Amino acid sequence: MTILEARQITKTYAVGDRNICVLDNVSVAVPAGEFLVIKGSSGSGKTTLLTLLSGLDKPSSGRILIEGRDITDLKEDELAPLRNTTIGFVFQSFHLAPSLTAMENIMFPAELRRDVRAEEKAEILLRRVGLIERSHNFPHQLSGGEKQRVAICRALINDPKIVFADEPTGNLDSANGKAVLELLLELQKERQSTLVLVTHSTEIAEMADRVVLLKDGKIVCDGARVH
Ligand SMILES: Nc1ncnc2c1ncn2[C@@H]1O[C@H](COP(=O)(O)OP(=O)(O)OP(=O)(O)O)[C@@H](O)[C@H]1O
Repeated sequence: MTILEARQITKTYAVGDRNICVLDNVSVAVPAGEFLVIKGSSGSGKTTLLTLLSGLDKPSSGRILIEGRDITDLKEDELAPLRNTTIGFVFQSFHLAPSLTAMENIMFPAELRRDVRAEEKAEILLRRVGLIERSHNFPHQLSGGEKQRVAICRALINDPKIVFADEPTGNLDSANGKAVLELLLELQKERQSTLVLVTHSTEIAEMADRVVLLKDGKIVCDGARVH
């Protein structure tokens, strides 16, 4: 089953009196449960594609479908529940709220939907990623790897079907990066979710089920990997 689809999407930006095309007629269909890597050099359009696939921004033309539902024209208030439940996000720079503890950061998306089990779920996740002892620490009291593990818990608390990750190991050293990636993949398998991850890294791409290679806003290769 296809859980996520981009149909012939284009993204152009007006810069001065010129239009710059950063994604040019891109189509991609992601089956449920896949680990898809979007790879390409700097400026090739990876983050733009992730942003459009996840409904954070709108394409200039083309359609985006999540679970068969066309989300292209949905308004902010219609997209908000989708973002908070069907989708989880992990960013390169963690995006944790500095004034909230690890536990509070993780609980936040569950509290938004008034989940009475928010605290219990956050605790289970903190234990799962080995950070229960850090529950009451603020982000500035955590290492980069710990912050990213907290951010992963926050992304997962509402049990999203699709997790989008933009260079999730980009701010970590190689040992921490590897541990964070392994954790993301283990959790993806446990929860049978779909993972769409942006990276420049060939090493990470080699772990994916499929790699979409972007160059100058176009898909130049879309292929399953043989593990
Ligand atoms: N708001 C914007 N206005 C104008 N141009 C933009 C805007 N956002 C992105 N771009 C341009 O679109 C192109 C693709 O950017 P994008 O961030 O998607 O690339 P990327 O492959 O993720 O790069 P990196 O690996 O460096 O993060 C770049 O040339 C960038 O300068």
